Amino acid sequence: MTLAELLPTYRRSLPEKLCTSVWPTSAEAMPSGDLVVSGVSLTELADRFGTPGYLLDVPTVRERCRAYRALDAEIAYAGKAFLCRRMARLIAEEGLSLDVCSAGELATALSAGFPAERILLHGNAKTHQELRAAARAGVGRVVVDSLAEIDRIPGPQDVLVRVTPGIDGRTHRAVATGVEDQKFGLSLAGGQAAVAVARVLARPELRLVGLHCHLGSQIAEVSGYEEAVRRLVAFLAEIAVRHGVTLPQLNLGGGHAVAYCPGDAAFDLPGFAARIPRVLAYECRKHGLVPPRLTLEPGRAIAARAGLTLYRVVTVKHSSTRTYVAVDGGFSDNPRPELYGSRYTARLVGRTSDAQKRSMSVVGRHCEAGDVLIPDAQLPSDIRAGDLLAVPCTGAYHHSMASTYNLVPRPPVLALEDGTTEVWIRRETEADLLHRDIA
Ligand SMILES: Cc1ncc(COP(=O)(O)O)c(C=O)c1O
Ligand SMILES: N[C@@H](CCCC[NH3+])C(=O)O
Repeated sequence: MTLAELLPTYRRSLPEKLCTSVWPTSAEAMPSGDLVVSGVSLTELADRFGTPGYLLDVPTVRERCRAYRALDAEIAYAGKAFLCRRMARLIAEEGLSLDVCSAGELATALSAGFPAERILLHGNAKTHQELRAAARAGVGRVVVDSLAEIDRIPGPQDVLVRVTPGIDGRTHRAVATGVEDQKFGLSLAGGQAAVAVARVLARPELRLVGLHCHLGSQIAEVSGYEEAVRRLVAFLAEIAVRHGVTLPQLNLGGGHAVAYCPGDAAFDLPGFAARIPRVLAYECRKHGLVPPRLTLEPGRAIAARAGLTLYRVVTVKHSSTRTYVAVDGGFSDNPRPELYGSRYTARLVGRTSDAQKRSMSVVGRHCEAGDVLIPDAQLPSDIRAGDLLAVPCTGAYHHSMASTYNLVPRPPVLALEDGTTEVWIRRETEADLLHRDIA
């Protein structure tokens, strides 16, 4: 055999790196068809822990934290993307601050020993209990989201005012929060933001430290953030003139998009890092202000690509028009396709197949015809019950949005690092489900 003839066989005997825009950085496809993440075989992991399971590649989380920490800004991880005590500790270790939006997220962070002064409390409907819990804990900042809330925040407290800048981040309507006519923030154009600033300043126990805005989630373009800087710096200048105070912080929220499928547009972080400080410096110079310290609140961009979901195929059904590959999870572990029409890919794990790839629908196990995880997955035509499927990019807004619909218990979160697996959240059991149900 010539070298040229041997080369394809040789290549097939080597591990293949997977597309790092959607898979964890360390993910490798082995010649056997197994998938290895952080040195852990997913076939073995499925045998040991069962399916479905959420897997989290810890080195990818660290890598994403460090990419953000390299920016000249405070980085506050948005816990709503995925939070548990181990995640909170990892975020603390990586030197990030934390955005929490409920008493539950706050309690989780505090019980992990997350420093309270590095926590920001968000929420458009913070309850008295939540505000009191934040005050008791000594939370660093509360982000004011309504006029009524201002009188209810126990002092002393540092606060930011959340401004609705009237900017369309061009994302799904359900997660667009920079535009007018949605429930978050206080409108800049409508004057409510200015009223909020005056009210906060009128309460001496509150210290106004800055402005906040969050354009929405899964935003791919940097231009909306540039416009937000322009509008918010102009507002900072107005506040300086009207009230004689210079606010030291400008929080631009999160929302940075990730790719769910190869080829999807993701947020241009290097572009953001190059352009935003320049715009900020220019606008501040124009208005005669000292540039405030930036805070960013990425959630998805830290956790999404580190995660993947491992399912087992339960049945394969051929209709006259489609093949339905039904797995042992679905809507309850991933409602995003149904909520936002989100697209995913899937990969066969644990065996190789020379069968031709065909388009088929990967569906869940729930009693909803809309429980379709992937309407058009490209999978080998010999796919069968018992096969394992891995769906990448499920580290953010999957476990945190999981439900027990149909009383299907929630999957565990298994963290992978250096060839070892740690259970960060154990599998929910039927006993757990019955525990809350008073007979
Ligand atoms: C106030 C605030 N900050 C940060 C985030 C995090 O968003 P993402 O996960 O898209 O970065 C959200 C959620 O959209 C949010 O509401
Ligand atoms: N749940 C949304 C993101 C919401 C962001 C929260 N403010 C998603 O899965 O894309």
